[in-house]
Amino acid sequence: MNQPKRAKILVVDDDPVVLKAVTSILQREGYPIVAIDDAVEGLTAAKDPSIDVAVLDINMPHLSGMDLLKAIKAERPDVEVIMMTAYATVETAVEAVKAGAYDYLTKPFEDIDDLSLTVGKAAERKALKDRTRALEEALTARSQFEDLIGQSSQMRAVFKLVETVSHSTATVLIQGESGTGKELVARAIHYRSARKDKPFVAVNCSALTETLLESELFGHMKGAFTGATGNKKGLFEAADGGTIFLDEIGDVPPATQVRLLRVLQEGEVKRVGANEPVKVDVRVIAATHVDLTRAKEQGRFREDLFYRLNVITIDLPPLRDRPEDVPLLAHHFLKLYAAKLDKKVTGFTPRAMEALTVNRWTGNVRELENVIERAVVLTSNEVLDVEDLPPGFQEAPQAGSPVEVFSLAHLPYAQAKRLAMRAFERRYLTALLEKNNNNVSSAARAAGVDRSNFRRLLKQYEVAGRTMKQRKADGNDSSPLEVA
Ligand SMILES: Nc1ncnc2c1ncn2[C@@H]1O[C@H](COP(=O)(O)OP(=O)(O)OP(=O)(O)O)[C@@H](O)[C@H]1O
Repeated sequence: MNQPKRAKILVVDDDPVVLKAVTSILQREGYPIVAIDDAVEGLTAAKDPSIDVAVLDINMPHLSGMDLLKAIKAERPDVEVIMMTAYATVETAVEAVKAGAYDYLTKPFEDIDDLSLTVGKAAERKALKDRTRALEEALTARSQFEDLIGQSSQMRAVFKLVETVSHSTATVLIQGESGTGKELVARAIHYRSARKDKPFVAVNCSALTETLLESELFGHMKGAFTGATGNKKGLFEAADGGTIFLDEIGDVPPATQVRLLRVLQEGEVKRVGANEPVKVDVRVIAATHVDLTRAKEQGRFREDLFYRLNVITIDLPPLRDRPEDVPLLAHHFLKLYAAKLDKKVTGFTPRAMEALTVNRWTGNVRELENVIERAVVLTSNEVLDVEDLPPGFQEAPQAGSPVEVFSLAHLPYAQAKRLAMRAFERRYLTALLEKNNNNVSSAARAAGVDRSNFRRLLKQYEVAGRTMKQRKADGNDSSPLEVA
């Protein structure tokens, strides 16, 4: 089974017996360990950027664990620190948590599960922080395209095209399903062009009746039609020197198509009811979610206008064809809405991100944005989980649910296979545990997997296992559950 990168743990304790015990427990769990018996040397070791979690004794000569914690946090704030303390110094440990430690453990350990679980959780938190930082770095790298986010090869090709066409005044036709970001691309072209200080005017051509659309686009003279009580400038005139974005161009009625063609050919508009045209200098960017070539072939869209508009085409792929953009977009919207709503929501659990990535997104990026906004509004978690997503997402491949191969068919083979394997592994682990009465040792034996590796898999797939501590809390210490 695929293992994620293991967190590297630094253990610092001047007591050789404890140092050895902690090291061997964590090594058995599969973590790479750096064991140091001196606090000052421990500080040097913590500077190694590959260290993820530090487990520190609180009482050490030369430099106290508390000072070491502060020094590590100052140098490497991302490292998660766990303090080890004797019962007598619990108060200091509480102080340590206030000073930034992730948690503390009391010695002697009552249950070695506590050590592995606490280290496991700290490692998970560090991994989440690393993932979040990587996404943020990718977002910063993209910032020169304003808010246009994407790292897939398809979107990189779009960015390149945006960059090229923004230096010309050629008419651009943007094609893509609803919610794929057509307007955003149009804005990116305008704001990167020499026209950026002039107006960007967006018109939705499908939202208006023919008369209203014509009057909106070209303006009208007083008395041109019922209700035309004065002279009115149209949007083409309003956009003079800038860019006009004609959304849903495929819905423009035939008579308006003729007028549009004239603007494109002559560079002038005639207000409805006017005799004389007015010169305008407007760049036209049009967008459509319908197949304009088909509309042209079926006679619904004028061929001459089609060729006038279609000088440069930008095709925006549906989100389901570029699932690698989902984490970046999801993180972008998370940051946006967490800030807007003033909520501390910092990331996604791997399961939530997986559910988002396999979704078909028929409403494309707009739907993803809505899902994240809803989750940020409703959640009381700091890290969004599948339960924060709409009900349909909670049925995405996960423990106990059948793998919907169909739902993966839109993904590239390697990614579909990985997700299907993960779903299978979760289901397998859940079923195996159930079959073995929740006894981790016997489930591990039945699977032919070493117990600590098996526990790691349970944790990785978030399959609930109950620890000795939980069993004690339940007053159910003698349950058939596994005893460490
Ligand atoms: N690549 C992207 N990066 C960031 N946000 C995006 C991206 N694509 C779309 N969005 C966001 O998704 C929403 C929908 O985008 P937009 O309105 O540009 O889509 P559209 O294709 O013009 O949709 P429609 O055809 O329905 O008008 C907007 O809030 C936009 O900011």
